[in-house]
Amino acid sequence: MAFAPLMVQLENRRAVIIGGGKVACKRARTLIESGAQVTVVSPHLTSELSVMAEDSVVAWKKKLFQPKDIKDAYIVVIATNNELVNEQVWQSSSRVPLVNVTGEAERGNLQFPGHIKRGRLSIAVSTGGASPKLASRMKEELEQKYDHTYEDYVDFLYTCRLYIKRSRLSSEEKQETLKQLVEEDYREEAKQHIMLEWLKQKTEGGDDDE
Ligand SMILES: C[C@@]1(CC(=O)O)c2cc3[nH]c(cc4nc(cc5[nH]c(cc(n2)[C@H]1CCC(=O)O)[C@@](C)(CC(=O)O)[C@@H]5CCC(=O)O)C(CC(=O)O)=C4CCC(=O)O)c(CCC(=O)O)c3CC(=O)O
Ligand SMILES: NC(=O)C1=CN([C@@H]2O[C@H](COP(=O)(O)OP(=O)(O)OC[C@H]3O[C@@H](n4cnc5c(N)ncnc54)[C@H](O)[C@@H]3O)[C@@H](O)[C@H]2O)C=CC1
Repeated sequence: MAFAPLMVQLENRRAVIIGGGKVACKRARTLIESGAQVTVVSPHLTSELSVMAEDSVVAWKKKLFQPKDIKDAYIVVIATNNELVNEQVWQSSSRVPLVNVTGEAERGNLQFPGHIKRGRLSIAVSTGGASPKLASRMKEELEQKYDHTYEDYVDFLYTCRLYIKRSRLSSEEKQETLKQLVEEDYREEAKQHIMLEWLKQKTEGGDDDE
């Protein structure tokens, strides 16, 4: 089965994770970062999930799975270590829009790729089930190449793009400036400052509008 690489809006969507182990914990982190409302159903939690539950970052139902737990869920993550339970959750999930079957990912319609996030920048890696270990190694390589300096740099590019869209530059000049922003090294703060001042001048309502 083929999977599409998509970005999905999950703000305030109800996500229910069945199981409270290592995999559940990784999924919880990703879903929380995306603004979903996460509930974990499991008699036990990893220590990291326990802290999240104590801090009310996730809701914890300390119990074994029952079908009513996934009523109204937008996402279900099936992540217990018991195959029979995982099968029962799957059978109960037919009306849930997005289902991740962590033990047998091809069965569900949602997969979580290996990913890194640098502010607005997201990079995801999937090998389509060939080798999670290769995905993991590639993720580590990408972490080195796209280090934390990209957070500010990508924010800067975002601000520039908003100015450029609103600016009085011709469409050719807009394209040229967008290209220049990625071709030259604008990770230096001083260089960013000069560009932003120039863009402000070129933008209606900017500080130095002529
Ligand atoms: C579909 C997907 C996600 C999903 O949607 O569930 C998935 C699925 C499965 N993984 C399995 C096993 C392992 N996964 C890892 C590790 C990682 N797995 C990750 C991603 C993905 N794994 C997604 C796309 C992957 C792709 O297609 O490339 C990483 C990259 C990112 C992350 O998980 O955040 C993370 C790196 C950790 C990090 O860098 O932090 C290890 C290695 C280890 O832990 O050392 C093993 C054991 C070795 C092995 O089995 O190879 C199994 C069999 C389970 C079983 O046997 O019961 C399935 C199910 C199946 O294959 O059907
Ligand atoms: N997709 C991926 O990247 C990977 C998936 N897996 C798969 O993920 C699943 C979980 O693996 P781990 O997190 O390592 O297991 P784990 O052993 O760390 O955690 C299992 C959790 O399930 C809970 N649980 C057991 N029975 C339950 C029930 N009836 N109702 C609710 N919760 C219940 C346990 O309390 C525990 O918290 C396995 O099926 C494994 O094959 C494993 C490695 C990677």
